[in-house]
Amino acid sequence: MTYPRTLFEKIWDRHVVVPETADTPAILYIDLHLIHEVTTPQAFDELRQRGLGVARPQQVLATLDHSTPTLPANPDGSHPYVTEQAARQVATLERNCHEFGIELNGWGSAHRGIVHVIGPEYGATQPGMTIVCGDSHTATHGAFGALAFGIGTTEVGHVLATQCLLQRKPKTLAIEVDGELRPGIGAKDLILHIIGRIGIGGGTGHVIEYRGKAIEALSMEERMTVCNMSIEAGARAGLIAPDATTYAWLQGRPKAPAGADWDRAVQAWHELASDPGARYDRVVHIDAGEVMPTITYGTHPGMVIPIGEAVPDARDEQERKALDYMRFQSGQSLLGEKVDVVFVGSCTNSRLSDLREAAAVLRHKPVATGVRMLVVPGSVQIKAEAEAEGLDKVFRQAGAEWREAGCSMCIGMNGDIAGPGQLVVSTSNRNFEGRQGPGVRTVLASPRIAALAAVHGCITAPDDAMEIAA
Ligand SMILES: CC(C)[C@H](C(=O)O)[C@@H](O)C(=O)O
Ligand code: SF4
Repeated sequence: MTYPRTLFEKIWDRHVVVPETADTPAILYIDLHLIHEVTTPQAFDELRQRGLGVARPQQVLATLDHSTPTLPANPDGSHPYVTEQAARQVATLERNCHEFGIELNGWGSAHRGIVHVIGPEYGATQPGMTIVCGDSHTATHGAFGALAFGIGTTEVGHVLATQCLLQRKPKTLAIEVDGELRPGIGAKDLILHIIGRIGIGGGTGHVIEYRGKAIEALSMEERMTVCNMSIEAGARAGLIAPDATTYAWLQGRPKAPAGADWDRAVQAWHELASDPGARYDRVVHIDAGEVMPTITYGTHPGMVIPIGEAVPDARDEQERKALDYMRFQSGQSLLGEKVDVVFVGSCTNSRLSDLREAAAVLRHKPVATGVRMLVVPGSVQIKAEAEAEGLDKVFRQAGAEWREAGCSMCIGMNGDIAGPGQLVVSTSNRNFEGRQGPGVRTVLASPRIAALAAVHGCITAPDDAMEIAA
């Protein structure tokens, strides 16, 4: 039977080993399993206890990112872990990868970095694949037209042992972004705007396919920023159909197919795009022209406003609490709000283009007195590329800290945190209470808005945004 299918259905159909029934989820074959130090120790212990091996070690790729300090190594070569637990997690993954024959991009590797940054960069992430990782931002890989799910530690064990995952078939949600983004408006503004529109539960139970002219016009880095935050809208995954932009970005990367294999692969990838007439369970239209520079004002990524607009009224008790925590009031503007810390990094915005965007602002002005700015490349490779074009100097000369690759201040588990009550403008994806340290108040924004906050010492709108609003 042939009928028009969506990108999601095509990947799903190709990977179903046993279809789902009313009582049992489907068994889905997994092409690539990415692992990091936080969500794997128990999974490997379980394997050992049950005398199981890793089914396809060559389809597992490991990195160190969450617990790794971003300060340079000590003179004796050891790393300045912030807690014993962090050191233990890293040592455990090193041991487990060694024991089970898994490639670890650990300390000293040119391919180490945030798991969702290195998969694509290494060419391991490819269109049409099923990809899992014990990490909620796995949807990032959907930017390549891969079906990428975040999974729990128990499932990490299942996939290690069987290379398969039990999964209920999700529904599909098409987000059609029509028209063109205004000049100066980026992928981060777009995804924050989308989450603001559909809400943090708007994608629940669905795989989102981002479509439309404005999506096709995005670079791969920007597509990753968009797909990365799919989970913040509650979605199981986010997808964008692969196209010429995707192929150009992937070609020549270490793990990408080469020679005749490359040509065959591209031909197959070309078939993946949703067929004309394919049906989605839901469709949402977004007008790209309406997207303004967007920031969060609350404690979840759905509480967003265009940067120049006033904080809206709290709609419920939870939002009232969020405003209290953030020390913001309905009706106030966030422009001019004093900023203590600025963080540029995370799997949302730590790629070379993000660093360039921030550096472009800092080239003209130093970081304001009293503001601490941390710039953390997503991978060792990005760090090297940024240094090759002198971005590290721009940041350092402006007074920012230039760090080693890792998750850093996106999540307060590696030593990079802010102080209680401090206001952080962060390019990461989560602004939950205490996420960046106890009592820390987080405003999510694009690299450009973050850098502007750093140089002005307060939340500042770009000139062009004010012109648009006028
Ligand atoms: C530590 C990990 C389990 C967690 C996740 O799943 O997302 C982290 O990456 C995060 O961003 O909160
Ligand atoms: S950068 Fe942040 S969101 Fe991304 S994987 Fe690391 S902790 Fe999670």
